[in-house]
Amino acid sequence: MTGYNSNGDVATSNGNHNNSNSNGTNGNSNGHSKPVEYTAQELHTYPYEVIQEIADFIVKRAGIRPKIGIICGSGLGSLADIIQDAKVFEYEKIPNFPVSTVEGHAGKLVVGTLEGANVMAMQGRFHFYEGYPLAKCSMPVRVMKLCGVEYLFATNAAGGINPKFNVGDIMLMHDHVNMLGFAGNSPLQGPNDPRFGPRFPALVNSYNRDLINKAIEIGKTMGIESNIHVGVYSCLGGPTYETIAELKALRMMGVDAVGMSTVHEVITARHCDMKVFAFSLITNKCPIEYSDKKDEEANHEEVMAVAKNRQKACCELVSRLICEIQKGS
Ligand SMILES: O=P(O)(O)O[C@@H]1C[C@H](O)[C@@H](CO)O1
Ligand code: HPA
Repeated sequence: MTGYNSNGDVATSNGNHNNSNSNGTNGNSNGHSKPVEYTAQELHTYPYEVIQEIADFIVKRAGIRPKIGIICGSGLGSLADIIQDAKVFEYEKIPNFPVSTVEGHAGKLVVGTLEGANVMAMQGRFHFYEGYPLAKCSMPVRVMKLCGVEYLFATNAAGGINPKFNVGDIMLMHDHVNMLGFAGNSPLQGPNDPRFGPRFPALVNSYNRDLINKAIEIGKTMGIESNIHVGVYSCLGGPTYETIAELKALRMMGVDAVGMSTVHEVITARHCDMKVFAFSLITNKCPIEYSDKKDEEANHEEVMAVAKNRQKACCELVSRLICEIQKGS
């Protein structure tokens, strides 16, 4: 019999997670081999039932089903502070949830209302460089889906590679280059559960055009149209910031902003048919020429300081876009 233990692992009834024989083939006495059973952890994946349990835990305690899910980027946790009637769940108190380890990511899930919409926001996301497999990094997106979320708003802090971008600008993502995917890594690796989505999801048109256009219009009414761009984001594994040669290569590939997150969340959201809106707050300009200037080196303190300075504009953009979604529903 197969079940799940409290860590979300698939466990066999004798508690033995690895039932392969000494050859590692799991062969039986008549020479036929059965597939080896792996734990969910070994597969870097969470079974549907475990995700459902987490979603039920949240919905039951929050008393509402959120329609919009927000992921707060580095230093952008205040996006969750504007939620009304908030119920706050610390990640460590949510069964089977990972914990945040990065400064600027508080590790709280906030459920409540914003502009009349039921929302849930992650104040703290999970990054590949924290040691979590991508499926674990983006597992909360599936939790959002099973809570009832239809729209994912993903935000991040990023370095501007496009020379026209300035610190404090907002880049609305209209596409991405999945560098971790180029290296053979995906949050969808492992067996596919069709209850979430298809084995081979298409990713063209991943970023909802209508929401991008609405955000551009909102930017105009906020008087920040010259600080709003539409562009391509790329996620590298981190935690190192990029070398000049890497930045040059990314620019040649058409990348406008670089970070260490979001792409795997978007892939997971599109796999389960969520509408996606995502933006990067440009927290630093990436140098693409060699220089000795120390002030051109990215650092996390600067990233968070810029995010803090621009949180008001980011909050307004998000609230007003949610307001637009509400008008249409
Ligand atoms: O979570 P995000 O992508 O906003 O965080 C960025 C990428 C790294 O985690 C960190 C580097 O300063 O900020
Ligand atoms: N590179 C990668 N990730 C980042 C950067 C950067 O320059 N700025 C903020 N997050």
